[in-house]
Amino acid sequence: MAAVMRLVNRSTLKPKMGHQCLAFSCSAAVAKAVGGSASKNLPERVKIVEVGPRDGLQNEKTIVPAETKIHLIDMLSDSGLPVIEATSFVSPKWVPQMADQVEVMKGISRKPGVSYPVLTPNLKGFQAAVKAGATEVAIFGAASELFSKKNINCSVDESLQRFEEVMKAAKEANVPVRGYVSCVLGCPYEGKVAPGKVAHVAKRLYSMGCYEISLGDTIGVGTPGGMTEMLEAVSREVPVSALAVHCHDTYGQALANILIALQMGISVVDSSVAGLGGCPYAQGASGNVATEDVVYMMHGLGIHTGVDLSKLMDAGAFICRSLNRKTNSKVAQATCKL
Ligand SMILES: CC(C)(COP(=O)([O-])OP(=O)([O-])OC[C@H]1O[C@@H](n2cnc3c(N)ncnc32)[C@H](O)[C@@H]1OP(=O)([O-])[O-])[C@@H](O)C(=O)NCCC(=O)NCCSC(=O)C[C@@](C)(O)CC(=O)[O-]
Repeated sequence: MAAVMRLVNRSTLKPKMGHQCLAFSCSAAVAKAVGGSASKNLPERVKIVEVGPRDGLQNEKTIVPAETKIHLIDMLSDSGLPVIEATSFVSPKWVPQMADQVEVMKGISRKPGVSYPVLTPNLKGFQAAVKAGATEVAIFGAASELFSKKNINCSVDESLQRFEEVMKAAKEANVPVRGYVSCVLGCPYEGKVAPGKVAHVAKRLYSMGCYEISLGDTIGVGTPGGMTEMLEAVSREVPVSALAVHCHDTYGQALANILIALQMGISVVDSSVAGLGGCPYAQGASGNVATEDVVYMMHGLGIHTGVDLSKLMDAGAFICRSLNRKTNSKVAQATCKL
């Protein structure tokens, strides 16, 4: 009750404190206010995969300096996040914002126990990533033909052949590979995507050796019913313990969809600090679900994440100031009026 009163009375803190200090105080109050009892059907611990430095920034039109990206990644690792997707080794003609990938990989302060995967669409990207010091990579396919063509300039089948080459090289180099499937709940070009197609691509990625398959609602159109149906289909082909969800929040459904995933036994959730993000080749895609909001919900459910919400919110405030934009995180908006 005392914690709730502190939250209710947070406005009394305002006159005394500067922006940074207020961010710390508000989030500390929130962290105490959310405690609740976890349902027996939910995991005790959830791994959050922070995709902000890659998915969050890749669609920014103005080039963000490498030093800003490096500082953001270091702040995120300091908040206790276990996985931070750092950049991508894609063509600079396709995604100019990621052209500084080598500088970013060389500049970050790697924290023991934290992994910093990078996207690699093909062998060329994989080789460049390993040369730059990447120790984990992700390949990214789609359940939709048209999206695959727009995003990586090949059909779904061709992409899977390319990924086989990456997997072979990764196995030789002992580099773990994560696999993405995009458009699992809808495609900007094809509309509804059949759950069976998602299951097919997820199974192929898993069979070729991806240790985890992240299911992307790329344009954030999914609702809990569709999420349930899709996860039922995929979990018939891939063990739930190897699945992750990657929800964009275009229609405000992301947290509800994530809760469904947790109830179905999934314990890996992708998110982006301050809710930044969107794929440049997915028309209408908006931000990923905000990491702050995911952490708030998990902690409220009594689920352990290892993330310090105060420090995470400082990272969100930093990147929003750097980009001169408002946060998309409801938690940050509610507590700090960023
Ligand atoms: C896949 C390609 C490269 C094919 O692009 P392409 O044009 O078909 O490639 P290409 O093999 O014909 O080569 C063309 C040029 O690109 C170069 N090239 C070729 N590969 C690389 C590479 N790895 N790194 C750097 N350069 C590369 C290559 O050397 C050549 O250079 P040139 O001779 O013209 O000077 C291109 O389509 C591409 O880079 N696409 C990336 C698009 C992207 O990054 N999208 C966003 C990530 S996906 C996403 O956000 C969804 C996700 C993961 O978050 C989940 C979800 O939300 O659903």
